[in-house]
Amino acid sequence: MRPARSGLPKGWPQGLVYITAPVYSRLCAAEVQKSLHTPSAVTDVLKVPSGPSPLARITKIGNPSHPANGQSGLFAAQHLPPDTFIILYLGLFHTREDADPDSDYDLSLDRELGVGIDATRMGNEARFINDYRGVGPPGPNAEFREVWIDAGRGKMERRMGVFVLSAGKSGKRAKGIAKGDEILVSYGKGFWSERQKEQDAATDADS
Ligand SMILES: C[S@@+](CC[C@H](N)C(=O)[O-])C[C@H]1O[C@@H](n2cnc3c(N)ncnc32)[C@H](O)[C@@H]1O
Repeated sequence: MRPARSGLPKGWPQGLVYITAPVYSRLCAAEVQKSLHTPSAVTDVLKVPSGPSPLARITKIGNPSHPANGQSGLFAAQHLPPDTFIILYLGLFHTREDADPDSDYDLSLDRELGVGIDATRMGNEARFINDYRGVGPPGPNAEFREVWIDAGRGKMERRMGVFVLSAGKSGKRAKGIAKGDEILVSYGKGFWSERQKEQDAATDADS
């Protein structure tokens, strides 16, 4: 897929900031940033092209049986073999202190440091990746993996990347993700139990 001429990916909503590198919150101090730039033992360093990804496209979901009908999702723009790096998850890098507890786009990068990546107001195509539950396939076809990237001038930076799942020992996922299929991860049970608690609290408040 060719990116839109504006430099934004096709389907990017107006009013949302598209970023190609992390933005650090005021509380995400230099000390925290330093630990995100200092690898202890690095095996692989990814060189990631900046700008809209040719591998995936944002698509509006118009399917009443999809649990995120009316919202958007991220779909494969070409066949993606197992373990393919798809895209980085970008957003506002923040700490525990300035986390937004109501965010639906917050991904943890480092639990010990308390650093998360919130793509509510700014991010890239990865913010549109839905959870597999209720969509149809029996499980996810992609996952988040921590990566180190080559940030240029000899600098390495720690990020979160989205990868196609491995083929598996029995090879049951050897096909990877077919062109046109939705890229689906698991947000984890914690995300959905938190959501359930919020809904229960709202119902209790209404009654
Ligand atoms: C990170 S966003 C995913 C992109 C979102 N669909 C959009 O268009 O902005 C997470 C939100 O998507 C929706 N979502 C994602 N996967 C879902 C699923 N399996 N079932 C129901 N809602 C889902 C929920 O509203 C969730 O809070």
